[in-house]
Order: sequence, then structure tokens, then C-alpha cells
Amino acid sequence: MIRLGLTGSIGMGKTTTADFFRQEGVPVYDADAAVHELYRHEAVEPIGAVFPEAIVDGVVDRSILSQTLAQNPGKMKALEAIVHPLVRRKQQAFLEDQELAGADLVAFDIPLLFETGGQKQLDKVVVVSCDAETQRERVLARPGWTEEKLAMVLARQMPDEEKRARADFVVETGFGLEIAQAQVKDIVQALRLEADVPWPEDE
Ligand SMILES: CC(C)(COP(=O)(O)OP(=O)(O)OC[C@H]1O[C@@H](n2cnc3c(N)ncnc32)[C@H](O)[C@@H]1O)[C@@H](O)C(=O)NCCC(=O)NCCS
Ligand SMILES: Nc1ncnc2c1ncn2[C@@H]1O[C@H](COP(=O)(O)OP(=O)(O)OP(=O)(O)O)[C@@H](O)[C@H]1O
Repeated sequence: MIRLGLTGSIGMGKTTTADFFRQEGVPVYDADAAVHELYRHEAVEPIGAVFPEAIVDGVVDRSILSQTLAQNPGKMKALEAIVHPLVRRKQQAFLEDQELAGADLVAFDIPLLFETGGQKQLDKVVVVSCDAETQRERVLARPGWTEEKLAMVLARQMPDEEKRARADFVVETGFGLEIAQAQVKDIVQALRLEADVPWPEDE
């Protein structure tokens, strides 16, 4: 089984690109979705111990958490120390399920893949990328996002240029959906060919 990482900085188009992989029949683990789920269940208690104001009706309120972090960016480290080990556990469970199901190719959509060293457990990495101005416009168009919040997030992410340099494949999302989808098809085809190569027989 080939384990493919899918990463890219904020607003680069990871979610959209992950859906193109799903359309090619590739099961995709979604780290952001895992965090959303954790904020309703396992992460509520440990986050409540450090950020009591962020627990509303028994779940983590992301907008309150964001406000706390904007006032005190140093607290992001404490949050990551709680969230990242829980996310890794969910990722491991996904991998085991897919191994049992006999999948030939699986992808892991992980925003902070390089920043957390997660690529070491994967075989190849796809970086999703576009120009910085398009990225900024996309993020600031989202409700609740400001220049300050974007700067706080970007400061904790590896620069796009460095990610591109480390990639096995780059999907360009600044030229429309069709071009990006065609690139995904090519990547999946190349990886499936690689996975099909039979091992040389023992002599
Ligand atoms: C800061 C929070 C509250 C903002 O929530 P909100 O719903 O507004 O945004 P969302 O979670 O969709 O994040 C949007 C993007 O921000 C980036 N981002 C999120 N957390 C981080 C982080 N700790 N460091 C760098 N970038 C981050 C990612 O590119 C992500 O895709 C939230 O992102 C959070 O709790 N982050 C800490 C957990 C974490 O590290 N998640 C990253 C994926 S494992
Ligand atoms: N290939 C593309 N062509 C045109 N627009 C795109 C393309 N890929 C993504 N977009 C647009 O860019 C925006 C951000 O995309 P998406 O939500 O997939 O990014 P993301 O990397 O998952 O973001 P985040 O890291 O912030 O969660 C969306 O409005 C999406 O429609």
C-alpha cells in the first residue's frame, strides 16, 4: 500500500484537491475533520483544563478559542501539545482500517505535515500550492478571518517555497479546478503503476 501525504499552507486548496483524490477512488484521511470531531469529544476535557472559557455546551467553541489565541499567541503551543497526539491516534486507526480493507493507495490530508514531521511515516508527498495573493484573498474571504488571524497561522507554517522544494508532486491550484484535477489524475495513475510493479521473484 502506498501512503501519500497531502499538504499545503492555509487556503492553498487542500480540501478541494483531496476531493479530486476521492473521485479517483483514493481513501483520504482528513486531519482537520479529525480535529473537529475531537473538539466535540476526546479533546473537550484536556482543552477545558487550559482554556476553560472555550468550552460552551460541552464542546470546544473554535471562535472563542481563536480569540484567546489572538490575544495570547504563545498559547498555541499548549493547544497543539493536546491536539496533535490525539490526531496522530486517529490517523493510525484510519491506516489500520485501510490496511484491513486491502487499499492499494491512501492519502493523508494534513495541514501541518512537514511542521510535525509526519512525512517520515509516508511514502510520497503532494504539496498543494498557488501564489501568495490568491491564497490571501481566499482566506480573508472566509467569515471570521482577519489579517491578524492569518498572520498568526502563517507564522506557524513552513513557507510555501520550502514545502514545494520538499514535495514529490506539486498540484497548482491557481489556474482553476480543471488543471488541478488533471494533475491529480496523473499523480494517481503514476502511483498506481508503481504499486502494481511485481516484486522480483526470489531465486
Ligand atoms: C486556531 C483554530 C481554533 C482556528 O479554527 P478555525 O475553525 O477558525 O480554522 P481551521 O481549524 O479551519 O484552520 C484553518 C487552517 O489554519 C491552519 N492551522 C490551524 N491550526 C494551525 C496551527 N496550530 N498551526 C499552523 N496552522 C494552523 C491550517 O492550515 C488549517 O487548515 C484551530 O485551527 C485550532 O484549534 N488549531 C489547533 C489544532 C491544530 O494544530 N490544527 C491543525 C491541523 S492538525
Ligand atoms: N484548483 C482550484 N481552482 C480554483 N479555485 C480553487 C482551486 N482549489 C481550491 N480553490 C478554492 O480555494 C479556496 C480554498 O480551498 P480549500 O478550502 O480547498 O483550501 P484548504 O487548503 O483546504 O484551506 P485550509 O487549509 O484553510 O483549510 C476555496 O474557495 C476553493 O474553492
